[in-house]
Amino acid sequence: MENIIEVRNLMKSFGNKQALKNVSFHIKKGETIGFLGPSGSGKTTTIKILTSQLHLTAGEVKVFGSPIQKLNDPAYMRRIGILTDNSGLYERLTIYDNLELYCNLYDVKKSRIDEVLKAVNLVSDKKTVGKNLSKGMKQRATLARAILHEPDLLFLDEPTSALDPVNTKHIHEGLKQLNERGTTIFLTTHDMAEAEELCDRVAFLHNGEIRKFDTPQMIRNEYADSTITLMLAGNKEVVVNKDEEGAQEIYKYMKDGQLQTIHSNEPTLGEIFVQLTGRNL
Ligand SMILES: Nc1ncnc2c1ncn2[C@@H]1O[C@H](COP(=O)(O)OP(=O)(O)OP(=O)(O)O)[C@@H](O)[C@H]1O
Repeated sequence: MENIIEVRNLMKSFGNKQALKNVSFHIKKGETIGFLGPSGSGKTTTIKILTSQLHLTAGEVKVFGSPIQKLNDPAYMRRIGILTDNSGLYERLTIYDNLELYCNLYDVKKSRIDEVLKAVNLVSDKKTVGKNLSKGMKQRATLARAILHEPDLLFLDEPTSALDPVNTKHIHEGLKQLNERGTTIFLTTHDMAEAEELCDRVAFLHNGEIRKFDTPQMIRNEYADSTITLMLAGNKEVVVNKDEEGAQEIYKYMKDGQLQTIHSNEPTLGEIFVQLTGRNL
């Protein structure tokens, strides 16, 4: 499968501060990738470099097969969608009018506006002006704008940070559909559950370095311990090893009708992040 993004030995400094240190990764067409890391780890800096909003200090970045330095033109901007917190919505215009403006800019048919409003759950708010929107509504309106022209590649900087659980779920469903229709998605998040739900692969970013980059399942497998917890009748908890002896014990409890629940002791992505970096998300 073709690489949509190729990053080699990327470095970014702000004065003495090294925000990104030797970052390398590839993203394939159709993947949803999550960059996870605590505040200040370099997530937004990565997105800004990939979207031509910041110059890199050293290294090589290619998007759609071309060096990022050559992509600072309208044709590139048409192929990507960006959601960051500097929303770019016109405060005095309604949500609908904001989107209409972008339809004209990107040459998108107006019927698409209602489609994206539905996708972000803002149909009934479309006549509200930008300055009267709540933080969550603003985030959803900006997402609507980012997906209006059905980009090949979508960058989302913490797409659900201001949303309640119902809207988060709605947005997650919308992003999955978009991805199924072929959009490659690069997102940053502090939220491990979001990463698990959406991402094919995740990168753990810490102090400007990638400490891990793999599928959530592979990462969990690597850090899984070798035990299984059984819950028996009378709320009695028993931990057995994943070996012949453990199998015999499980068989015995099942045969006696004592076994109520069974689960393998896999750490969560959040726990692994702490193990790897000593920091919480
Ligand atoms: N314009 C800038 N000037 C100076 N330092 C900057 C600038 N932008 C980012 N930094 C620094 O680079 C580092 C990485 O910042 P970045 O915004 O990429 O982190 P982040 O992981 O996106 O954090 P958050 O989750 O809080 O958004 C931080 O130490 C930050 O202070």
